[in-house]
Amino acid sequence: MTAAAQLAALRGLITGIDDGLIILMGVRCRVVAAVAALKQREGWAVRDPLRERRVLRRALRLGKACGVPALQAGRHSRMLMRAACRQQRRTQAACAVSPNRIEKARDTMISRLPFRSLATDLLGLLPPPKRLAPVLAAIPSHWRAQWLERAVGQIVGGGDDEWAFLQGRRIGIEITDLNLRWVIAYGECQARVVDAPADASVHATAVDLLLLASRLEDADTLFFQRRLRLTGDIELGLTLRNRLDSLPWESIPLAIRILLNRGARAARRARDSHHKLRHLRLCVATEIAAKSIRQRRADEP
Ligand SMILES: C=C(O[C@@H]1C=C(C(=O)O)C=C[C@H]1O)C(=O)O
Repeated sequence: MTAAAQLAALRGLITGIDDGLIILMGVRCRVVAAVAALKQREGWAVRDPLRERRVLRRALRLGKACGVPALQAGRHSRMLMRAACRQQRRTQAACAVSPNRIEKARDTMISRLPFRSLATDLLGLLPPPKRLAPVLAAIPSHWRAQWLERAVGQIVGGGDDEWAFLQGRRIGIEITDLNLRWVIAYGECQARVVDAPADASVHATAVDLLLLASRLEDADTLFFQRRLRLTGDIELGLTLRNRLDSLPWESIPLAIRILLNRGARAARRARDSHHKLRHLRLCVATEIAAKSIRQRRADEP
């Protein structure tokens, strides 16, 4: 790998980490909004010096353990707390301006306080798979190919007669939202990732492929909903699908089954929350636009 490619790969990682930090700041803001609503209802003060000292001490301790200089960890923690106090004061000020509307919003917020639903909503704040593409691209392609070859090897096993239809054929897999594609050639009881055109290919998003692999969604449903596409030699693709369908789920190691199942459920919840949040943002934007139009009309002589 050239120095320029190494720099690009490392920068890809930094971008992913920076995204993660901003996402976590957004999550903190949402939790602070819930704290603000609670304090407002109970008439408690915005600032709590004892809690602030504890938060700071914890940040310094964690920073020390992770190699973050005390000055940097302290500054970061104080900056977050200052922002949280400002945010809470803004909420209080807004309540003073329009108590009825804010009261409603506050009650909605408090009614959403049970943290089970908050945890699900927070999944929606995770970046969608396509935003992870640059991070994945930073993983050397031969490692990815090795993992895939090993995974396919586990499924096909010793390559008994039931897999004979794959001999000398090439199957393509494309994860559309991650911009990843491989062609796997099967021969002499071995799967290899090759640089050649595929005889048949499957195309789907990362979440749908995960749902399919964990059997939380079946191939027919995904085909009919056009979430799974088959191109090239359709007969080969369908034979492969039927063969995979008939594999006993119990033949997959328990740890992998659990991992697949948990991962697919979390990914599906994240995607649903994502759609919900996007819809919510759209509603809020529409409401703001409508309000500003009404205001402008009212201001016109
Ligand atoms: C968020 C709160 O309000 C303030 C902000 C804090 C923070 O950002 O961690 C801590 C204490 C309070 O001064 C809280 O009381 O928990």
